Amino acid sequence: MADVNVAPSLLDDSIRKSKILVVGAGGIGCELLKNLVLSGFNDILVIDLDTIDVSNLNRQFLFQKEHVGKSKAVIARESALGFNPNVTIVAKHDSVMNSEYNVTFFKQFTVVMNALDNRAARSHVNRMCLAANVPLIESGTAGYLGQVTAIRKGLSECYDCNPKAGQKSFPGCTIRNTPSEPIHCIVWAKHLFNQLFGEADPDEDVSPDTADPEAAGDAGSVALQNQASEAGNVTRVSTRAWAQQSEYDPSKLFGKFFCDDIKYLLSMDKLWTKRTPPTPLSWDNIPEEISDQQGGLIKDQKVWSPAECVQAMVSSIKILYQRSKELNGEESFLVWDKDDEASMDFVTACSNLRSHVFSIPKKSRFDVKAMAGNIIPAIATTNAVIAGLIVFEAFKILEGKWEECRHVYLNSKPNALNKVIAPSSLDSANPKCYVCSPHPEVTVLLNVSQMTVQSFEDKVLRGALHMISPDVMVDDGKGTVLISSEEGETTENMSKSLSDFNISDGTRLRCEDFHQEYDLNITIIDREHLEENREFTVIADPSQLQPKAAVESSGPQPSTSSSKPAPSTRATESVEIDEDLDVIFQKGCANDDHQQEPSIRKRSISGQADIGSASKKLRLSENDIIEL
Ligand SMILES: Nc1ncnc2c1ncn2[C@@H]1O[C@H](COP(=O)(O)OP(=O)(O)OP(=O)(O)O)[C@@H](O)[C@H]1O
Ligand SMILES: [Zn+2]
Repeated sequence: MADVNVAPSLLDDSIRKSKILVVGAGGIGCELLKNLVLSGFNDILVIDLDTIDVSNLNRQFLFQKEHVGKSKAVIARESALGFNPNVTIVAKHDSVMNSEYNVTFFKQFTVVMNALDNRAARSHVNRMCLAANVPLIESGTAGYLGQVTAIRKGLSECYDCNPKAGQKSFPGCTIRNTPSEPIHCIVWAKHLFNQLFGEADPDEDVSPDTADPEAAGDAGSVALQNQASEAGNVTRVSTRAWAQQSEYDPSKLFGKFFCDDIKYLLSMDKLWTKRTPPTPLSWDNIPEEISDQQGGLIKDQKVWSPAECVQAMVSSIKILYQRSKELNGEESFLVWDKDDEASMDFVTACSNLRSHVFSIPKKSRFDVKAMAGNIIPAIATTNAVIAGLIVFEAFKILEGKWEECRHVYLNSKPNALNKVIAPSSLDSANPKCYVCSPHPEVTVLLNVSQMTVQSFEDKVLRGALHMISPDVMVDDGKGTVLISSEEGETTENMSKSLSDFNISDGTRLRCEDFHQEYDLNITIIDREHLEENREFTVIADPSQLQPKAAVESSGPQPSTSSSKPAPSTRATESVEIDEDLDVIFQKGCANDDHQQEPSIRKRSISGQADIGSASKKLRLSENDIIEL
């Protein structure tokens, strides 16, 4: 194919001389690589850890059917060379987080372009680019929404300047006692799958919760006197063992989950003073109501009647029970998979039966799959627009026109200026950013006698703070080493709790990540209980810290008011970040679903009215992502 050069001629030279790192050769990465090659860039390194899956072929057009199973980076390189064989593209089938890609490696590039799908890798590349002082263009898409932004040390905010919201999660008692939306029932059905066939997690109990603060007082005594209480108590011990006793007899399972447990819930009468009480179902009298408007719909689009749900429940239990009996020693449980027919049938059937019991609208199998699998479709055109915008930002950087760089949003509907592509001037760095400020600090709330050193490393340092190989010293004047990145040096510390190292309320820890060239001071705040039963909370800006009493008084109860994430970076043991959805989008657009949210307008450098970002950004996950 002919070499097509769309860049302004003055740029030609700097484009030719530039060396570009493309991180990720997926949806955005493939489009980007093609754009770069066709724009005259001729020295590119592309890195991706993954191999090509058949599901990538509909939009990652550098890949064909015969490439399935092969390295994305290698094939992306080969296909992109087809556009222009005269360019140099180096392909690495590897994770960008591996230690060989150190700061020296990053320093060789003129611009780094992220085309990633997860926060850990984004956050890591952000740190590497800050340490190497190389400009980074960050991007993301989710369905029709997308964003591109330029990041440069000292000149803009970094990827971590604005803490990201975790996924939406639901209080346990809503799931177990008082569901009010289809998603509550879907989450419950997934938990039920795990209790019966998967890796049982006590936090995913599906039985009525007598500790529900709303029912406090009489819940235990009244409910326990109830005829249904026996089943409730027995099965609380081990739902799976109980199910095995009856060889997963569907009528027994049905009787417990859709009749006995519901009667038990009804006995917690305080729960129903302001809510519609649930109606237990009877195995011998299952409603057959069929909606009359489902004529032309295919199976997955139809909303099943309760009787159809029972049929699907019976047949899926049979298959899943058989499978679980065939498990060998190593795999002792089944793993729920949205693409597995029996698993999906089970969750569709059980969630809809529960919805029926609680008078909640039922959902089609298709909808349940999307909600249970956290699926937002990847859209080829969104990726293409975003990849084009990345190259435009690169042109500005190469021309040295940093002040013209923008945070660009792709919206699903036109904004007040009738545009779907909306640029916003770059914000300056957050002076309290726990990554790019001169003296990064965070406060971590946790229970020092319960948190082990291992959990602290895995969940707090690596999980929430995205460190790669942390070294941690207790600031106790003795230089106690809590965690060493040298293998084996602190192994014996791992099973101990933080309090075993005299870490208490107010203790400071000095953390260092040699690989990321990142130093961080952590102040520990000892809290017996954290809101929403979190195992820990990371607060990036200590001025946001609530007084001890305020947090503790909220105890293990669900929080209603303080679930807003900013400005703290909150993480819980159970946060399962949907990696594809790391997108910030603009609020306050005309015709936008979020129009009711206040938007503050400001003038950008170019004189165009646009919407300020930091306080007006809404993580997509706040609204649309569900924690399962
Ligand atoms: N640490 C990492 N190092 C290198 N590449 C990474 C890393 N983390 C993620 N990636 C790559 O980033 C790409 C992101 O692309 P995309 O969002 O299209 O995901 P996908 O896996 O191709 O598609 P989908 O998730 O929708 O099936 C993926 O190819 C993924 O392998
Ligand atoms: Zn920052």
